[in-house]
Amino acid sequence: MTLLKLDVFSVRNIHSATIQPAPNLNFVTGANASGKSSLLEAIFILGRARSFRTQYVKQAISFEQTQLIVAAQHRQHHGSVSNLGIQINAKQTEIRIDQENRQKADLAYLFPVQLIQPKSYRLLDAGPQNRREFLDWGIFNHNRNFLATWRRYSKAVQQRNVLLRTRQTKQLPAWDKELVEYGNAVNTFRKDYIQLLAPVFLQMASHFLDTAQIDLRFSAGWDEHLSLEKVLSLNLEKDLRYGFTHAGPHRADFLTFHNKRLAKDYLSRGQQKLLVLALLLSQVSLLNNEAQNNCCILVDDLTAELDTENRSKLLKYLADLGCQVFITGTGLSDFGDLSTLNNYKVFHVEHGCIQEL
Ligand SMILES: Nc1ncnc2c1ncn2[C@@H]1O[C@H](COP(=O)(O)OP(=O)(O)OP(=O)(O)O)[C@@H](O)[C@H]1O
Repeated sequence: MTLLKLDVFSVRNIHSATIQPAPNLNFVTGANASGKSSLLEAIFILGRARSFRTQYVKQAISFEQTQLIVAAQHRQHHGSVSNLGIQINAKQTEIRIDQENRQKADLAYLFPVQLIQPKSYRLLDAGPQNRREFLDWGIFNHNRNFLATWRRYSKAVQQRNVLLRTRQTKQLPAWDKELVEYGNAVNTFRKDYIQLLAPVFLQMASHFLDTAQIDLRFSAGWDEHLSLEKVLSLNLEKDLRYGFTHAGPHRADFLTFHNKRLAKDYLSRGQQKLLVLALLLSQVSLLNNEAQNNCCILVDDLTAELDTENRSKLLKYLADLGCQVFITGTGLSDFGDLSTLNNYKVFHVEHGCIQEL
């Protein structure tokens, strides 16, 4: 899927801009604070209805404005063109697909966006929440039944925690039942997904690292020698004391091993970054294989984190992938030798104004 035309209104310092991006690589250059990340943020908002920079997406609305709009003409892999749009003000978010009001999930399925930014490289050593989000985004795109199951599970955990805090133990069994049913389902989705992702990831990792042995190990969020039901009953006293549910899929995680050693503890920072790149791109590759559901890839600040050799490896990989990609840098030289690339476009940003070069 490809953005044929993109309109951005009142996103950070971009007041009004229209671009017609290339179907593959798009380089976005400009000085610091010119608005490069704001352009990527606008595209991210179009796909995910949230910002990757701030907790509240309304913070991306330009100062002095009351709403932001991002709209696009978008071609799907089978050739049909649709019009996507998102409008956000302080109170609400409105999503339109071909003039009809739709949900955030509809937009996210239609326009999957994968982001690579300096913060992404903390995936291995940040908290498990980040790795769960990583997994769940992949599963969300892989299986349409996941979202409803995940929502039921999250609601059950929230309700159970309220009951624990207010000591309403009589109602606990009903929510435990719900939690166990949907918790097991979420766990199965995640395990199945990891099984699919692992071989793609290993292949990708060998592209970026002179790789030795790499392993992904999933932990469900409880001791799986026991059933989730059993664990809930064993933990009940502790859960009541602290007022929250200690075990379950909301505590799931996965660890990455390199030569049987925990990658985050032994690999250099550069190697860890390459491993994270391999993880993020393996999700994209899986998505492409499964549904030709070409993902849009946003790479914010390419130079910040990679040396020249790895930068050119990444660029070559992205060029061959066939996805639409937007990459920011302060100048064209940041991207290295572009002479072997075809059909790319360069956009220059200055004080929020975007010009195709
Ligand atoms: N809500 C807002 N309204 C208007 N301007 C904003 C808003 N939030 C941030 N800005 C400003 O927008 C400008 C562009 O920021 P942006 O992060 O997009 O720049 P950038 O080109 O990616 O910079 P860098 O290369 O330093 O990362 C900055 O000057 C920033 O202070």
